[in-house]
Order: sequence, then structure tokens, then C-alpha cells
Amino acid sequence: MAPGTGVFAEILDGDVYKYYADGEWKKASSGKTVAIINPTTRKTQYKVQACSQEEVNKVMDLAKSAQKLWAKTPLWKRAELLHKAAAILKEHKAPIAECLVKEIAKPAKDAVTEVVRSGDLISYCAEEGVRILGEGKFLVSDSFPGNERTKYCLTSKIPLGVILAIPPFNYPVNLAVSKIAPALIAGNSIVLKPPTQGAVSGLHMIHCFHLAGFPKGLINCVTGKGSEIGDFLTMHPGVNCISFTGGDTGIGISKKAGMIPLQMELGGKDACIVLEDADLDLVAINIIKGGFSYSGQRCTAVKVVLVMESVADALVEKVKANVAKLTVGPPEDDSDITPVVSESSANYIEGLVLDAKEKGATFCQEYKREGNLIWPLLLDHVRPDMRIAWEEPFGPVLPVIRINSVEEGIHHCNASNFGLQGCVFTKDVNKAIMISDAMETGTVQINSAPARGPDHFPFQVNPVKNQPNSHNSQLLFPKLRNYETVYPNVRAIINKKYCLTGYKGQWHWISRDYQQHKHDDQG
Ligand SMILES: NC(=O)C1=CN([C@@H]2O[C@H](COP(=O)(O)OP(=O)(O)OC[C@H]3O[C@@H](n4cnc5c(N)ncnc54)[C@H](OP(=O)(O)O)[C@@H]3O)[C@@H](O)[C@H]2O)C=CC1
Ligand SMILES: O=C(O)[C@H](O)COP(=O)(O)O
Repeated sequence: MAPGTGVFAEILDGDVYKYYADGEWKKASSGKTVAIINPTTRKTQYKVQACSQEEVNKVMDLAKSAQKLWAKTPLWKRAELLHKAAAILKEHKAPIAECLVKEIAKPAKDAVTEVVRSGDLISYCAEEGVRILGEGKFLVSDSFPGNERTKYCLTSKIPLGVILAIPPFNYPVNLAVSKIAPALIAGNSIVLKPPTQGAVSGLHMIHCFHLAGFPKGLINCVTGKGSEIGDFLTMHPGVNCISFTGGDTGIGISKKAGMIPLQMELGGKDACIVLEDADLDLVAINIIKGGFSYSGQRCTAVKVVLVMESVADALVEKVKANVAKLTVGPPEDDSDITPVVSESSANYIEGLVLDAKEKGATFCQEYKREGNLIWPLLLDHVRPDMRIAWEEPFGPVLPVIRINSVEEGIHHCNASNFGLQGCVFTKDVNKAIMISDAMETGTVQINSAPARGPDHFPFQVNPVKNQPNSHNSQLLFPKLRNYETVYPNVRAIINKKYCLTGYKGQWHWISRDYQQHKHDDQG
């Protein structure tokens, strides 16, 4: 089934996709549309409605009223509807994946994975939600000095209200449901503003919730350019919480939004620290996976390699050999490297490459670009005075900085404004843990590339970094009546075999020996 046909026919009006409010698909009164450009053809692929401020006002009112009733809907019923939406989404993975291919040039197989993973996440939120939200806390007064047992305190989790969800282009389905599903199970309503590139995938996903039979007005989706309706949405008095994922736009939003909870997942410059004793074949494979999957357009992509000088030549050779194997071309062919999302993004990446060239970086491949398609590029001998050492290219260009000590690597990682993830490669697990502790990032992967998934793992930025707090979707679950613990203290050091997670001071350790790990990874 093609997008906008079959069960999805009602979301399309002529060649323009409608927006969703009050349980219905509608045309915007502005009469204006927004074009979605296919990154591969650079031609208009789809059109969506440009919603007006009046429409946003209406949607906020609807979302507010619907939320009041939804909060009274039994938890098990909320979970039932979410499970239904998850099944419908997975059933219709093909047309939604096609939208991802056409709107954001996601390789065909990865596009299907994104939809399936999103369905699983919705179900997971439904399952966990009934447990987490089913529990409360009980306190007695004489546990505090000077008190007799004359009072009992019961706390329970209540919804925040209307959640404004704004995901980025690179996972328009998955990063939308990672906001929508926790919000709904916890009794909140949703106003989704999808990214322009990715809006049509988002509208198809929303239709799956519609088909599941959620109450009218509970879930709404307004389309339009962020630069045009963004401020009106984020400063709207009807919004009780903003869940945003994207770039520096989030910093602006956090300054404008006022006294409401914010969930901010912003950019990353994930460092990969490579020690002398690392298994260089394993490192090279992970650098390729971490740095170049979806053409580097992941917040968790490896964005700078910090390798000990003594093994740098050997590592660069191995990575070069693997880069040569990457296929470059259209997403429909499931190429490894596909066009980046827009011309302005390609121009930005090119600016970083030219700056590095001017300042003397070694080009391991020839720089090549056709339209938005940029061939994978490894830049060796990058120095801290080059922009690429610090900025996030969000494209298939990876800098290598040679270091003479572990401290130098940690220093570079910590000097970055970003604090999302990082990774360290060494056979010495003690060193790995010590380095992980010293890296000011939310998560460190040991002997593995950075990644957000599996989707139920904690995901947050290190709070010492100059960014708004970023944390996983737990914010959308609870608002304790006494405003405790809005930001859960979660830190994780994760990889497939060594896993150390902490939650409110409780630490769990699972380990297997490195040889076993190595054996598993080599298949
Ligand atoms: N930490 C994390 O979990 C993740 C972070 N990211 C980061 O996202 C960035 C790439 O995504 P990208 O989409 O380009 O990010 P942007 O910040 O450009 O856009 C993100 C979203 O914000 C919207 N937006 C734009 N302007 C405004 C505004 N003034 N008010 C409200 N919303 C607005 C966009 O809409 P429109 O498209 O219409 O402009 C889009 O939906 C990278 O920096 C990446 O690292 C990506 C994924 C995960
Ligand atoms: O946008 C991103 O980069 C995602 O949050 C990363 O998800 P992944 O690491 O599972 O690809």
C-alpha cells in the first residue's frame, strides 16, 4: 500500500496532507501549504497544511478538555488502546517506511526498523506504565524528628496536562512515539508538532492512533514550519510540558517557555576514546557503525575519534578499509550513505570540511558531493583549532584527533559543550570504568558504539554540561503531588556484556569476561 492510500486515504486532500484535531483530519484555514523536499531528488515530494495561530488555539482548548476525561480513564483501558495503536502501526510499517525513505532519505531497511521499534516502544510504555503508575508512596510523620505518628502521607502520580511534543527530522516516528506513548499512559493529552522533513511519516503514525480509537481531542497534530509556528506553540499558555528533541533550537525554547517542565534532548559530539590495548578490528567496525550509519545523522553518532598516537596509523588504515566498503546512493537501494536531509545541511557540512582542509587536516578520501549526497569522509590529524573538532556535522564526516595520553582524550571530551554519550575501547575493564567515570557524558559505552537503544534504557545528557537538562521519558510518567523527583538521577555505563546502571544510588553490576564479549561480537 502506498502512502496516503487504503486506510490512510482520509488523511490526504488532493495532494496535500491534512492536520489532525478533535479526532478528525482537517484542512488549515490559512489555505497555505508547506512543501516537503525529497533529499534525494531535491524536488517537492509531499505537501502539508500550514496551520494558523487560531487553529493552534483551538487544538490547545480541545487537548485541555480531552485530558480531563482521559485522566479519569482507567489505566488498563489506556494501556489497551496503546497496545492496539502499536499493533496497527506495525501492521502498516510499509507505507510509513516509504514516507521515511522519501522525506528524510532513511535507508529502506532502517526505515522499516524505525517503525517496528516504535510499535514495540508503545507497547513497552503501556506495560511499564500500568506498573509505575499503579504504585505510590506511603510516609508516616514520626520518621521526621520531633513528630508523633499523627499523620500519614500518601503520594500518587498524576498527569501534567497538555504535552507539546516536538521531535526532530532524523527519527520522526520513533522520537514522536517516545514522547506520545509515555504521555498518554500517564493520563496526559498530546499536541504534536512534527518536523517538516518527516511530517508525513508523523501524520501516518498519528492515523494509527486514530484507528485505535483514542478519544477525540486527546491526540492532535499541527503541521507547519517550526520557524513560523514554533514560538507560538512553545509559549502557548495552554501547554503544561514541552518534550523537545532537536538541535540548538531547544536552547531558545528553554529560555522562552516559562515555568513549565521541559524535556530537552539536544545535540551530541560523542567522543570515541581508543587506548593502545584496544582490539582495533572491533574499534574500526564500531566506528563505521557509530559514525556512518544513517550518514552520521544520529545524535548518538560517533562524532570525534580520540586515539592514542601509537595505534593511530593502524586504526586509521582499518577504518579507511571499512569506509571503502560503504555503499553510497539512494535510500531506496538501501545504500549505507544516502543524501543528507537538506541542501542547507549539506552546505553546513561542506563548510566544516573546507575549514579542516584550510587548516591542514589529512583527507583519507577525496571530498565528494553531488547535491545533498556527501561521500563518507575520514579526516585524520584534526586539531582543536578546527571547527570539526567541536561542531556537530550531522553528516558522514568523521574527525580523528591523535592523543598522547588518556587524560588528553578525557579533557577533549569534557571541554565539549555537549554531554550526551561517548565510548571507550580497551581490554582493561578497570581503566574502562575509570575513564567512563571521568567522561562528563550521560552514558558511556564500553567496547561498543554509542546508541540510544534499546529504547527502554536511560538516555540523558550529563547535567554539568551547558545545556538544559535532558533525560528520558520518565518525566512524562510521574508528577508526584508534592513535586518530588521530577528529574530522576540515572546514570548508565552500558554495553552488551558489561552493564553498570545506577538509579537513585542503587548500583547493579553485570559482567562477563572480555574474551567472551570478543567472541560474541565476532560472531
Ligand atoms: N539528544 C537526542 O535525543 C537527539 C538529538 N537530536 C539532535 O537534533 C538535531 C537534528 O534535528 P533537527 O530536526 O535538524 O533539529 P532542529 O532543532 O532544527 O528541529 C527540531 C524540531 O524543532 C522544530 N522547530 C524549529 N524551530 C522551532 C521553534 N522556533 N520553536 C519550536 N520548534 C521549532 C523543527 O520543526 P521544523 O522541522 O518545521 O523546522 C523540528 O520539529 C541534531 O542536533 C541532533 O543531535 C536528534 C535526535 C536525538
Ligand atoms: O536521534 C538520534 O540520534 C537517536 O536518538 C539515536 O538513536 P539510536 O542511537 O538508537 O540510533
